[in-house]
Amino acid sequence: MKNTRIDLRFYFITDDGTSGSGPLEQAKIAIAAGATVVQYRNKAFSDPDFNEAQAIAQMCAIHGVRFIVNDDMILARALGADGVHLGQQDADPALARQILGPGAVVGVSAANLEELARTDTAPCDYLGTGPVFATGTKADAGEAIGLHGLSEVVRRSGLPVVAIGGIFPESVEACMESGADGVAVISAITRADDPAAAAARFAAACGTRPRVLQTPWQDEFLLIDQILGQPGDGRDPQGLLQVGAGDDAALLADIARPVITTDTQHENIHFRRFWQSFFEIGYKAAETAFSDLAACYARPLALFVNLSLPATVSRENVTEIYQGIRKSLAACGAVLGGGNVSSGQDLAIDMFAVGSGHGRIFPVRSAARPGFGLYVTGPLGRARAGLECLMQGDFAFPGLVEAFKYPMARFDAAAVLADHRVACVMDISDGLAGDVGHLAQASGITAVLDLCRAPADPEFASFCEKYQKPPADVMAEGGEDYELLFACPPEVFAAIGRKLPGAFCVGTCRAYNGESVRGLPEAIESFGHTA
Ligand SMILES: Cc1ncc(COP(=O)(O)OP(=O)(O)O)c(N)n1
Ligand SMILES: Cc1nc(C(=O)O)sc1CCOP(=O)(O)O
Ligand SMILES: [Mg+2]
Repeated sequence: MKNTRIDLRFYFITDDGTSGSGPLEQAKIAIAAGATVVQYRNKAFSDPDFNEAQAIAQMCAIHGVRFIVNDDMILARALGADGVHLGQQDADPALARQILGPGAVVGVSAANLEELARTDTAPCDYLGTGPVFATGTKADAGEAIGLHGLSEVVRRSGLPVVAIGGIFPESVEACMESGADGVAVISAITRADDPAAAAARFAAACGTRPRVLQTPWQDEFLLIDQILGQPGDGRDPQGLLQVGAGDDAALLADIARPVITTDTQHENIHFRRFWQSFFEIGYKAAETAFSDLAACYARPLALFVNLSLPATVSRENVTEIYQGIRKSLAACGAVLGGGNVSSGQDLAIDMFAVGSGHGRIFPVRSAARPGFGLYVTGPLGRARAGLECLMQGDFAFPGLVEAFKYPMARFDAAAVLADHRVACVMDISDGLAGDVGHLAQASGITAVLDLCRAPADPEFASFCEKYQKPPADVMAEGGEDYELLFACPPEVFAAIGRKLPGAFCVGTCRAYNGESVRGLPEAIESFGHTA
């Protein structure tokens, strides 16, 4: 079944040749004004444009506007577009119909009766005919066919026709009177002094109505209220949230020794959508915040989440982020206490985690003493290696990628350390090389690293061999393992090691000798998040 009833009246096409606003902004203006169709036309499309094209698709979907991709039916399919527009030089409409299916919109260009005669219009839903008037937007457009040429094609085609080329609001009426079902426009909007005003004039001429623009997540507040969890709904077994989501602030039950930590995760600094799903992004963000609580021996109780959402993030994406957060919450028994959503340039997740401190001990970085050993609770470098695999598109080391995507706050290890009264602990988020420096400086000691005693890890070892990286370098430099670094007397570690088989010694603490850290592999830089 073909789409016989597409509202073609106000057919906006994005402009890839203007120094003005980009295609997403252009599409928003057209949608707000009352466009019935948006065509994504980008002659220089490359991978980085995908997110923006997807955002246009989402904006169209939210507002009930048809979204058509020019030229490329594979991109149309990948974007979940309503259809594709094909010219005489583009793919066969029958193939597009086969690939996109019976419900898709397939448009085809035919400038005149000759082109119409050699076009297989059977699989098509509409014709684009032009240039009706002279246009400077398409360099290879033919001679203007005028209103007479337009009406000839209309009479012969049997399909709905969109007039295109050099159309201004003033020419809409004449095009419609010549039999067009709609007008397609680029520059009269995108290159106008006031594009929104120009788009409004088109809408008036085409008889369409303006819209109040929604962001993809606008109705997300309702969703967030639902997933935050209300008292008594079974997701707050400890009854922490006396007043939870839905009010201006949360009222928490009394917390013994409250411990608070905050953390922020920014797109393209801490995560990339190209490498991680929204679920994985949400999960890891929450674990990152909880890792700080683990390092303080605090029992996790609640997480508050603020999301900054660009237009390229949809409602479904937000749901996935929260599903990931929920996985982390379930793992440690904490509840989602509340949060906020606002629009922003980039996707960012701000977290505020609340825990209850250990009854007797609050570990700090400043408690290492000369003679203590330096230890970690588990393997180092695996997350960094996993990140490298993602960057290289290397699927040979799934365990390492897993380590990068699914770190676990080490509450289990923290409980053992607390039992043994270890007073000097921190989590390793930025890499051992950097983090041990913080610990050494806070304690006024020199940390002497020795990474030769790390337990064997076959997957990590074969990664290092493949990429010709010294394992000690990756271990020292690599961040985001979220293991705990701690300092204690060696005899204390002897008892701890039996309960934490993955823990091992990474160095010793000496009296300060002018350097905070010694024994670092050469040319190591901490894996920082500020670049
Ligand atoms: C609605 C509509 N009509 C015609 C065209 C032109 O398509 P084509 O001839 O393939 O030229 P390009 O736009 O690909 O340069 C169109 N895009 N949309
Ligand atoms: C993309 C396109 N196709 C045409 C055709 O004649 O098939 S004319 C054209 C450019 C339309 O841009 P403007 O509204 O700025 O004139
Ligand atoms: Mg084309």
